[in-house]
Amino acid sequence: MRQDLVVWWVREDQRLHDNPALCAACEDARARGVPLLCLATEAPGGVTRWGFDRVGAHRRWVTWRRLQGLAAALGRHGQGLRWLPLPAVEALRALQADHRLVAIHAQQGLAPQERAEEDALLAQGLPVHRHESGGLFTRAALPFGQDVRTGALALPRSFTPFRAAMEHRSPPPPLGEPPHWPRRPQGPDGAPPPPDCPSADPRSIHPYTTPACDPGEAAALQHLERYLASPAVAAYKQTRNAPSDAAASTRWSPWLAGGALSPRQAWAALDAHDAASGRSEGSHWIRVELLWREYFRWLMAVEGARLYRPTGLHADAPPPRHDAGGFERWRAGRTGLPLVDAGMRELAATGWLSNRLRQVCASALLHEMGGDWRAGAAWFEAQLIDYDPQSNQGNWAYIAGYGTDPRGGRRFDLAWQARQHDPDGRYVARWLDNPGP
Ligand SMILES: Cc1cc2nc3c(=O)[nH]c(=O)nc-3n(C[C@H](O)[C@H](O)[C@H](O)COP(=O)(O)OP(=O)(O)OC[C@H]3O[C@@H](n4cnc5c(N)ncnc54)[C@H](O)[C@@H]3O)c2cc1C
Repeated sequence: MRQDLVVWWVREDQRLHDNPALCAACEDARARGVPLLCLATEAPGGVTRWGFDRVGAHRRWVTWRRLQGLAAALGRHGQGLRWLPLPAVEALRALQADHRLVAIHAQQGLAPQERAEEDALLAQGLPVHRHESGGLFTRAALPFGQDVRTGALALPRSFTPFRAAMEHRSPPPPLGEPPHWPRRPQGPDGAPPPPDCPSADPRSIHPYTTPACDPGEAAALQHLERYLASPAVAAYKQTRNAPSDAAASTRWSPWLAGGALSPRQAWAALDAHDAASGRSEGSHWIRVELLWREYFRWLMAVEGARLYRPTGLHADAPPPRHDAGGFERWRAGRTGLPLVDAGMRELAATGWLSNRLRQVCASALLHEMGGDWRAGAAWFEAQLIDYDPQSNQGNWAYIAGYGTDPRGGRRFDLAWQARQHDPDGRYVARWLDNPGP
């Protein structure tokens, strides 16, 4: 039956709390007296130009599981989650052929692919309403003004002035769940078929098949609370680079990247922590890291497709070279460089890597193995359970010297890194001597 519908188009923000697009969709549907359709669509897949699947097994399973959790949470409010196994633009067009979509509320995309989807729908006359979400600050709250020539946001070209301008500002408090839920439309939901579940690796420090590390919103909120009640916060600055300790850093990224947790929720929880226990060096540095995430979001918003060019933001720089054999050895964890091989094997086995090992492995691909930074970024994109286009592309470009590093890129001294971060060789032994499951 043809129905008038308001749609919440599920994109990165896969949660009920602090979700401006979902709140607006609920309010809109209620005001118009029409049902709310919550719609998930198939994520882009396929094979990369470097010859491997764009989405690897860890990410595929985590994404599926998060959607299951979202469907269950919506069900508790009498809502459903309809899944259309099509790319977003086709799915919404197909829906429009059967129904009258009076409004489509969605999180505003930042990366070129998401922006292209929105533009295509708008060009076809679909009523897309974009909501700024998933970051700490809105565009209007940034103190940077406009580039006089292009009219774009005049974002600082490096992180330090961005941080100086933003670190004493407070983001708005997070929203709660929508206060009123409209009725749901008639018709079945459909659910994505479960992908193969990768075998659990007992060495993983973020075992995402266990309840504690489940990718959904409920586990995200429990982890946030548990982490902030632990002594790990105070020690964060000293421990954050340790490669093999589950409490060394927050491990918020799988939930932040998947949208099960918003950075405003994390920031507000840090504020509450500091109000109760006093501001610590640890909580200060966690906020600085959240500002790095924020910086890369705005960088993507301003630079878009330029961040994907061979020379990134430096049009006149020499293009990267690419040694395909070196890249394959790097990808397989067979470079002969113990710390790098350990990191690459941890990544392939678990979908996770600490920040320091990401830096070390990225530097090794660029400087020891002669690989193109975009191939490395694509491999991380396929593997990481916390894959986030802004943070991944921004960090890779930074290390390669094609982004916003004022020093023009980083080359890590591997022997020094091993002495500093794995002095007893435990991390290397864990991944190189023990074959795993
Ligand atoms: C080559 C490379 C690729 C990366 N790809 C991603 C990615 O796809 N997704 C992703 O979320 N992070 C990425 N990072 C950033 C960083 O490594 C992870 O965010 C961090 O390791 C996640 O662990 P944590 O949650 O315990 O972080 P913590 O150290 O506890 O930091 C708290 C939060 O701050 C943010 N953060 C921390 N460091 C960075 C950083 N350098 N850049 C941006 N945000 C940061 C994250 O949201 C993180 O959850 C990448 C870093 C490098 C060097």
